[in-house]
Amino acid sequence: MKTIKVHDLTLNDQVAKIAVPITGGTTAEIKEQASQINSMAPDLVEWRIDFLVELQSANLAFDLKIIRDQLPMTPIIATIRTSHEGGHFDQDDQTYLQLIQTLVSLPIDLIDIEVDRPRSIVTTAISAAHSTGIEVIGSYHQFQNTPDDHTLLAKFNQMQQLGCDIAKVAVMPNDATDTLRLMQISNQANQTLSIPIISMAMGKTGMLTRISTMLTGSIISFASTDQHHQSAPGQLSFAQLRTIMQIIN
Ligand SMILES: O=C1C[C@@](O)(C(=O)O)C[C@@H](O)[C@@H]1O
Repeated sequence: MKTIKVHDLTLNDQVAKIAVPITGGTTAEIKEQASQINSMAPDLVEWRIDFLVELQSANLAFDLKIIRDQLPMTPIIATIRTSHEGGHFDQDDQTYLQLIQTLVSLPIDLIDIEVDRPRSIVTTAISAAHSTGIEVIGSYHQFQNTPDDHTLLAKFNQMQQLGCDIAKVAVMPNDATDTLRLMQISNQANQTLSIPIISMAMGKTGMLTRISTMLTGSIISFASTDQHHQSAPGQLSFAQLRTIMQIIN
């Protein structure tokens, strides 16, 4: 069994843990969502920094403290999703790197780093995270389609070669075959890589991949607080996913 420990939480490829994104655009919204998530008690939270409406002037340390106050024991993943990969951040590579460097100096547990940026940016970001003891989730999002099998497998491998601690691939399926391919390649990547993986096919056609983690080996499945706060298409709500996971596991 492949495992990775983040503080008291053990992630493994047998039973996926559930992460709930915080998508608040303002400090007040973050506080409200964090308090709502506190009552749900998910395994992890993901703070989607790119949802902040005034990211330039945001006080990240202050906002993070608000999350920590509500969720003192819950591991926090920090994510800056760029517009190219389906998020809202559309600034340059240097600004991306500076933000990552700021985030890894704060009390987060894991950081999402998009590997399709220039290599020097990616490797500097990974080193910065590791120098402060933060685990890196290498991340690749394709919102238009599902690349061919070879490309998908190469993405997983690239993340391992870069020194990421977890390799994550998210795609948009155009049909059932794409979803099944993503599952098959995820399973293969999980068998062949030494690091754990996370994968999902987004949208309705891919929804099953959020549940079939014991087949794919994906160690985390993302679920929204409710249908109005999805951080990607096709997410189930936390209550729905937890119920299904409890039944099938
Ligand atoms: O990478 C992921 C997965 C995700 O895109 C999803 O499809 O659930 C949601 C994002 O918030 C997260 O960063």
